[in-house]
Amino acid sequence: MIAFPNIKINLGLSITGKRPDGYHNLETVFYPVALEDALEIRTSSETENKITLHQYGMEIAGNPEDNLVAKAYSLLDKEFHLPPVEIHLYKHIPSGAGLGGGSSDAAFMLKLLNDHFQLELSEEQLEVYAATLGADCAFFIKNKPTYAEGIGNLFSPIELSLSGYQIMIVKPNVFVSTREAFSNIHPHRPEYPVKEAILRPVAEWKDILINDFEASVFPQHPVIGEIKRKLYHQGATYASMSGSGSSVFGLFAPGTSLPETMEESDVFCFKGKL
Ligand SMILES: C[C@](O)(CO)[C@H](O)COP(=O)(O)OP(=O)(O)OC[C@H]1O[C@@H](n2ccc(N)nc2=O)[C@H](O)[C@@H]1O
Ligand SMILES: Nc1ncnc2c1ncn2[C@@H]1O[C@H](COP(=O)(O)OP(=O)(O)OP(=O)(O)O)[C@@H](O)[C@H]1O
Repeated sequence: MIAFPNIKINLGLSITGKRPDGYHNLETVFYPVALEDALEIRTSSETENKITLHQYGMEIAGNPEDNLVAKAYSLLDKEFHLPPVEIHLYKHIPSGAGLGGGSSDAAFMLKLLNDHFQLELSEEQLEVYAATLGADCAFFIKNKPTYAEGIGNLFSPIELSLSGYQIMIVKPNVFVSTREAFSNIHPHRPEYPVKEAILRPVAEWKDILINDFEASVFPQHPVIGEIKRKLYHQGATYASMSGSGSSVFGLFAPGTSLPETMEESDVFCFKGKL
């Protein structure tokens, strides 16, 4: 059984407060975009190891047993005593990009295991498991435009379609640690709440839909801010860093042409349609 875990972008991201447990309350809109990994599972005849993980494509830092797909398997294995599986993971989504690639793999792994082994878990139950694997992991269960608050885990579906818009995502070869990015933030209430800004036309978002991480991440990594500036220069209706970086996306109005590429070498670049 095969699935194609996709990314999310953050449309606006306000960090509104720090909690006693060290995590931060935030407000954001998650929007799914079809930049995808490929993830396949098969029941394995292996008796010694419960998981055999084969990885292809872009490298991921860390040990295979720390891979979030392995953690997702262990989570359900504890409860359902699953048969051994062979996993094939083709990484196309860059890591440390603020695109939620690892979280998406984990959420799709839960969905695949649920289907393959007929565990009969509801979407709501899958979301509860997913939330234990990463702050934004549960989003990928329903995988629809969502307003998120709390630590990024309290969801309300929203009616938002960017259908027809084109997207360009650029990620420089810079790694931003999510934990470190949060530690450099001074939480505050936004002037224009994300929930209201998102209701305005996309052409107005430039001035009202803010990602709070940009103010702390751009000075440390000027190349990221430079990419955002270039996306606007090249005609984006709206451009923003996603999550805690380091990728930046530009939304281009239907019928306009996307820029060829970024001049910098050593950048990851994705172009697609929403
Ligand atoms: C910034 C976002 O990309 C927005 O979509 C996500 O909230 C990040 O989600 P994520 O990568 O799944 O984050 P996790 O792996 O759960 O957390 C990494 C680290 O970020 C910090 N963290 C994360 C989420 C949150 N609401 N407050 C935090 O302070 C914590 O120090 C945590 O140890
Ligand atoms: N399947 C996986 N794919 C990518 N990274 C993984 C995976 N499993 C574990 N990781 C670890 O998670 C770290 C963060 O990866 P991820 O792609 O989720 O980052 P991100 O794009 O910054 O996500 P987010 O928006 O959730 O902060 C990686 O550095 C890697 O060590």
